[in-house]
Amino acid sequence: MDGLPQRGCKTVHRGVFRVPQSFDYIVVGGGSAGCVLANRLSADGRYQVCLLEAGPDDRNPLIHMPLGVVPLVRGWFANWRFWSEPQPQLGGRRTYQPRGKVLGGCSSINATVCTRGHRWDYDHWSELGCSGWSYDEVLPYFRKSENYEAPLAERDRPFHGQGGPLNVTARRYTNPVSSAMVEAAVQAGHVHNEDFNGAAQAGAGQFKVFQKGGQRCSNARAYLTPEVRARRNLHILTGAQATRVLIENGRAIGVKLRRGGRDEELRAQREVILSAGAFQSPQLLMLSGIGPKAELQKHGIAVQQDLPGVGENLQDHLEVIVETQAKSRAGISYHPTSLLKSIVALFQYLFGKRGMLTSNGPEAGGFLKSSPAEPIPDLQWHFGPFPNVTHGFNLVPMFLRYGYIAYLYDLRPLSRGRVGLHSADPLAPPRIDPNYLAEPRDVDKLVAGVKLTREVLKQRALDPHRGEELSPGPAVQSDADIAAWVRKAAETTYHPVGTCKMGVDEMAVVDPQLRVRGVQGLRVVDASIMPTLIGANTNAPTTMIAEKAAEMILRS
Ligand SMILES: Cc1cc2nc3c(=O)[nH]c(=O)nc-3n(C[C@H](O)[C@H](O)[C@H](O)COP(=O)(O)OP(=O)(O)OC[C@H]3O[C@@H](n4cnc5c(N)ncnc54)[C@H](O)[C@@H]3O)c2cc1C
Repeated sequence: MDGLPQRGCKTVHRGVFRVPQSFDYIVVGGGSAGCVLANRLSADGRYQVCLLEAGPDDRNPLIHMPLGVVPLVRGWFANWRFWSEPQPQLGGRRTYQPRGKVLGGCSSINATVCTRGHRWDYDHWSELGCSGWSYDEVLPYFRKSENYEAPLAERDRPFHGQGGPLNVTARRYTNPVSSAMVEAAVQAGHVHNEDFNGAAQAGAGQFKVFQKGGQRCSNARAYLTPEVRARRNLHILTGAQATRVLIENGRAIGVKLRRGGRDEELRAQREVILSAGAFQSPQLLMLSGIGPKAELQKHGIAVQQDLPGVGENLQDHLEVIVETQAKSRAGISYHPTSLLKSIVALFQYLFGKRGMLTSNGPEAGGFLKSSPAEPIPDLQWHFGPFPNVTHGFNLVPMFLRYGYIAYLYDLRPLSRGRVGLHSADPLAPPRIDPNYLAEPRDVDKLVAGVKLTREVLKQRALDPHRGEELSPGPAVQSDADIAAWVRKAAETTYHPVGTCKMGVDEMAVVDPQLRVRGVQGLRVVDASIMPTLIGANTNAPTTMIAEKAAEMILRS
């Protein structure tokens, strides 16, 4: 192997550099989890660690500018741009499934909202048999990952960390429409919440974000600092797509990969760790002969380990967007009347990392109950001070008008989908079938949520901004009509999990130490191991999982 110099790998910093063929640990996927592992496993210098990332280094300036999220989601670059199978309960629509293809993975293209979920979510994992994963047991890892910069109330202090790699802060910029939406939620009877990750989750407020100095703080920025990248025992290969885990006598011994159009093999003396995300970790397991026997045989893949749970148990947050036209010009828009504001914003960002371009998009939001009988919040809002741009695919509304949107999603849907293979070709996309809204109760939650959202949007705090409701629109009022609209309009909130679930039952893919069942020297560490979807955004929980896993790996 000649270790051709690649943009973003250590060769850039070190001149001529040959990639060793053998490491202690090979981490596949330099996303949210993979960046944490690369840092922690290489920290004390004892082990040779290789991080493989299919995408490029995170050099594009749009990645670092928080409002760059709009083009990033649409995915002109740094994005796998997957599509789901047609969804029967969504009128046969295929849904767009963006995933980061760049160092930092989805943390380099996400909306930087930092929420963790409810205590109940982790206690529930523990009740399912995942010992070591109760809230009290995972809290230290949330804290370890975090450098919390925002002011803290005394009661929230025990929940936060200072000095960790991942910067969590209040934004430098908040649009007045986002503030008005929070005020409207309070007028509708929701409590104001300054810290969704503190003592209480319920209520509405401004999100804290993964940002530092007005720029995105992705997991790559946080965990792969220049000092970390310079470690002699850490080898970061970008543009390197793993195509198979090499298995010998029931043990993972390395990885086959495609880099620069060529196939290579790398050996792992201790472990191979898959951190390729909720769609591609199960795909890679199946390509390696680990998965449901029938699925493997269908594609002519030799079975190494029959594990029926691989790819199953796919869960995702499905959102609908209640959109209102704004009569004020306070929101974020590309309308000609906002030209001057946009030019000022560009200068503010370029010369001070301040202003509108440091907005993360969904600036505010909250957690609410679909009915007072619910013991904990079961719905989440994101509030955005701009028109609906449908994953960035339809920017026209941004040029035509001002508007504001309330995204709403069910935190713990009952529907379960699956990830499978289209073919045995490792470069083909995985077959993604989220099976959204298969459970009628999931539709009911969204219908209840739309009604609660409308209650908020009619409050007086929004009087200066409120124009016509554009979607679902004033004609959609009955539960049946709202349900029909939900099926027409719902889209992913980008939180797929569960496809390599941790557990102790026959459908578990990994045990509570995240070791793949029946194969030695192989773990999965990423969002795919969540047995159930947590009630919040998924980046902080994935980071926590990787922090905890790193400790387990180093102790084993
Ligand atoms: C558009 C968008 C917005 C989001 N907004 C938020 C938000 O605001 N807040 C929040 O908390 N969460 C958000 N999320 C979700 C959150 O970012 C993800 O849940 C989290 O990043 C998942 O981390 P991961 O490590 O499991 O996977 P990823 O971060 O996806 O990492 C997987 C990595 O593996 C690489 N890879 C895949 N296959 C291979 C292979 N065969 N060989 C080598 N490399 C491979 C990928 O390129 C990728 O870099 C958002 C996600 C998206 C897509």
